[in-house]
Amino acid sequence: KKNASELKFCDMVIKELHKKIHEPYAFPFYSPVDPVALNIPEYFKIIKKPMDLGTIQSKLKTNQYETGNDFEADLRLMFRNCYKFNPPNQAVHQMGKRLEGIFDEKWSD
Ligand SMILES: Cc1ccc(Nc2c(-c3ccc(O)cc3)nc3c(C)cccn23)cc1
Repeated sequence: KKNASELKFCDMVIKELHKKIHEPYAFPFYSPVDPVALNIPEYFKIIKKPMDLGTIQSKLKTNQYETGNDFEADLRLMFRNCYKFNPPNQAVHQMGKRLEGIFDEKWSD
């Protein structure tokens, strides 16, 4: 049985991460990484399970999460992918850290 209130909290959190105020550091995560557009042909060699905010939001809308933990696992996967592919000195790595900080804050509410 899906815990409705748990999943409503997930919806609130994913909506927060999409807010305009976070755009300067959230935009790389809005949609699936496009290795052609970003000229990173090796991406899918390094990242076996791509994940992004748009995919998470649609999985939430189409009832693909059983629990809040499944939802959190996809967000953590998204951030892990970012840190694996983009070294610490890269802007996108730091953007991930910044956005994960926002997530941690909201998730622990
Ligand atoms: C040559 C090069 C180096 C790094 C990047 N990273 C990057 C990523 C990215 C996000 C998550 C992720 O797991 C992997 C990559 N998204 C972007 C965007 C939107 C603009 C510019 C760079 N971006 C792109 C090209």
